[in-house]
Amino acid sequence: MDNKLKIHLLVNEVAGNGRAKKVLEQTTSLLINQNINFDLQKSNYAGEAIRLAQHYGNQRHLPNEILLVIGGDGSLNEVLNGIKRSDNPSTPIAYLPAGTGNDFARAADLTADPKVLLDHFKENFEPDEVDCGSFTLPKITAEQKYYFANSFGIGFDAFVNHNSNISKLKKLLNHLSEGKFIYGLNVVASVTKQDTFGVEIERNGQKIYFDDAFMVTTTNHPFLGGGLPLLPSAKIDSHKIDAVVVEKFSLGKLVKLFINLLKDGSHVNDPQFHYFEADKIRVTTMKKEYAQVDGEEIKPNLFNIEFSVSSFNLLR
Ligand SMILES: Nc1ncnc2c1ncn2[C@@H]1O[C@H](COP(=O)(O)OP(=O)(O)OP(=O)(O)O)[C@@H](O)[C@H]1O
Repeated sequence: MDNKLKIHLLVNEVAGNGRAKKVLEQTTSLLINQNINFDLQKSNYAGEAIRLAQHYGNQRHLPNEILLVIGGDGSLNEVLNGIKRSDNPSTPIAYLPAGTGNDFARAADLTADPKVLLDHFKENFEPDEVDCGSFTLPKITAEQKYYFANSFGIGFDAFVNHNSNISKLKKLLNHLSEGKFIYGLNVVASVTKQDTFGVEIERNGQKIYFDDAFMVTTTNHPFLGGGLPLLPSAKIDSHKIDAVVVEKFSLGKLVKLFINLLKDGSHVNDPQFHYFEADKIRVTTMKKEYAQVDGEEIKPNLFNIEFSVSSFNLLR
């Protein structure tokens, strides 16, 4: 049975500041020792995994061939977009989390241990259909559909993400700790600098307007920023998409919300915390703000986006 497996590794070696490289080494040595067929492709630049995954999805594969991604949430996002835009969008994706945040793996309860995953493949290669988010952006020639495994955030969380990316401390702290710690530090550093903005949420034909939003995050699951449970009720198999709007708050209120978020999730009951669940949610912002999609930065812009729930096949 083992020898029938064929693993196609797609790896972002720079993910997780070297973590992906280590996971790749562990995985290839297990594959060699267990005499499992494999090939290996590495992304050479940001964005290349979209093209590589799309190419993989355009080819015919036997059920015992497995596309195994090693990287962080950004790498998974690229592969998801490549597969979904390919001729075979239901091509299953297997994923070993090796980034700094690994929020999707947390939400989908994925193992980070290559041995556990390979042992599992020997018993079962039936994928599970799980949710992802999708949205369309106008392009010069035609509309392009995009997908996300985690979230599309506008405002505060995107600004924190931006500050985390430029932080000189990031590299050092990544070596010392989990992404959550870096994110937490940047939450505090960014809170006084983030402005507020008008945002309209439209779902099921109903429009709700917020004058002073601090952030609006459309999410596929609970986690943000490396394990912070922003919306505990969001699930990757709910077949719904969720949007969270947090209105302007003081530094004192931030501390209270943050403690409640970590303690028992009761921050969701705060009058300044709003959440919506639907098949489709349109988010319109009135001021240029940073955005992030699966942790990848989008420069400040005005957004008018309809998000909807989509799905992909996940092997775990
Ligand atoms: N060879 C490469 N050189 C530079 N950047 C790359 C290369 N291959 C992929 N990338 C980019 O690296 C970025 C970071 O990857 P990824 O998000 O997977 O890791 P991470 O940021 O460490 O993890 P996480 O998102 O879980 O915190 C992605 O934007 C991806 O496009």
